[in-house]
Amino acid sequence: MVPPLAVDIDGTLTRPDDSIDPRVFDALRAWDAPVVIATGKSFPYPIGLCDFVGIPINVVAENGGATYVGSADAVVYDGDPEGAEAVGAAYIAAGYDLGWGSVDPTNRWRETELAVAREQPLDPLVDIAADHGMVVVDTGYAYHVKAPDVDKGRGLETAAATLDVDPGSFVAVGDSENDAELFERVGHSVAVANADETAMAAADGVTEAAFADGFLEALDRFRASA
Ligand SMILES: O=C(O)COP(=O)(O)O
Ligand SMILES: [Mg+2]
Repeated sequence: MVPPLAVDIDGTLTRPDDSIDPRVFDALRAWDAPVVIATGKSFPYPIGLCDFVGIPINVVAENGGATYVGSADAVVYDGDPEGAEAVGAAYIAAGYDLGWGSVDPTNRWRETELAVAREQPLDPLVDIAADHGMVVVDTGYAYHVKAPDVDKGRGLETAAATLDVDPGSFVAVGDSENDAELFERVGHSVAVANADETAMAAADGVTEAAFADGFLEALDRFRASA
């Protein structure tokens, strides 16, 4: 029996050009245990992924701020939407921009935190976030302004409780500092070779291969030790 799997999206299921590696679709679909997609992205992305892959919708979105296990038909919120909104407003009032254009598909459906493009100045964002009791996490794909105690590890606990599975029985694969708490919460964690220092330090192991190649390598390892 393979273990339940928690997996990040960006940097883990993707190729270096940010596209999803199509081989992961069948690999996720074939995984013979619960799969939880744990991501910094807002709901439409992981829910769309589960839907199109054809697996049950088990999603930790917004770095743990919003969790949805489809079979339970309930969303659990664990973020600070007012704090995120206040930080965004103050950042813009100080003359900065979130960096996503006027439609802003990155934050449009985001409910509990705020994402800022990495081309935007980080220092004022960190200062403004601290003024509001919030922290900034750099995923390598965006700066996320979130409540300090909300993370993918807590999100996984929520999802696992709903699935009636011990979070410690999960294995996890990820690539960046927003995966560190997830790595600490599961039984065995693997960082892909392109992972940042924080993720590498928190992980139990690191793959030889990078990006989606690393994810597929991690699945082979989990299968071999199952
Ligand atoms: O949205 C991001 O910034 C990163 O997303 P991820 O957690 O799936 O890597
Ligand atoms: Mg990632």
